[in-house]
Amino acid sequence: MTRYLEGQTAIVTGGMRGIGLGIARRLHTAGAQIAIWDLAVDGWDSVANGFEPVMRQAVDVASLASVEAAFGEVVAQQGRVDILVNNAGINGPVAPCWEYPAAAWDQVIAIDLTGVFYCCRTAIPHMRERGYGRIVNVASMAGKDGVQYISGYSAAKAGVIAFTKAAAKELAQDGVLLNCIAPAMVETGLMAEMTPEHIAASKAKIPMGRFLQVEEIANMVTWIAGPECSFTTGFVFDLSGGRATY
Ligand SMILES: NC(=O)C1=CN([C@@H]2O[C@H](COP(=O)(O)OP(=O)(O)OC[C@H]3O[C@@H](n4cnc5c(N)ncnc54)[C@H](O)[C@@H]3O)[C@@H](O)[C@H]2O)C=CC1
Ligand SMILES: CC(C)c1ccc(C(=O)O)c(O)c1O
Repeated sequence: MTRYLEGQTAIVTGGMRGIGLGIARRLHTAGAQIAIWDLAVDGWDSVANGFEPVMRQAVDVASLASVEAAFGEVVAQQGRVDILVNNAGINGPVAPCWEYPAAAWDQVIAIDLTGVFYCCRTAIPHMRERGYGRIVNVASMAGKDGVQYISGYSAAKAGVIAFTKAAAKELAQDGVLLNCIAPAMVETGLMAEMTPEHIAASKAKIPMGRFLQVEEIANMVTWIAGPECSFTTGFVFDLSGGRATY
């Protein structure tokens, strides 16, 4: 898979840290030019992060205007967008649904679900025009199973899965493939927001008995985001250590 994505341009949302950074680094190793989108993009350390993106843009994926402006800048500079990885996301509160703050619910849906829609809505016309595109949406096992006390997050990720399936059917004859991934829990900044009990319960559900590594996600995404993924669209790729059985 070396230089598998040579000459391509990829946008990775939420790419400043965690899973997004790992995906961006791996896509770059495969030859892609990377545009990092995140809320704040200062303090990039190309030595620590292992590469230099061609663009770093302050973008709020929950704002359609912000997404459209940033996408226009990428097309203006790079002339093309081949890959969009919708990774930006937040957990929201850990609380029973009857105590879940309504404003937090709205924020989780706005970033984790509507943000994916905004980025896809913006990128798809460009990809259709070129007759090529690969979109990878980062969902979660929580979107398949429903995880207690993170109902807003679970609902948003289930929405990402359903949106991906619907949009993939609409685009199936246009050369634009949309898939999503459903990782189980990974050791990143998001996990640090969970309670120790929640983390232990999540690990106990994984037959392999360990947490997923960012590199394992990045390797899978790199294949899905490239031309060798040619007859799979609207699919949910699990990264669950044996937990997912459907
Ligand atoms: N960490 C985990 O165990 C799992 C994470 N995921 C998903 O993977 C994705 C990445 O998660 P992590 O790397 O763990 O999180 P993280 O918190 O380490 O990184 C998320 C990144 O998204 C950015 N972001 C947040 N809101 C944004 C917005 N409105 N616009 C643009 N950027 C924004 C943050 O600034 C941050 O750089 C998320 O969608 C998350 O739901 C899925 C399954 C498991
Ligand atoms: C870190 C996020 C909120 C999270 C937490 C727990 C699970 C799980 O138990 O499956 C997830 O899939 C997550 O994405």
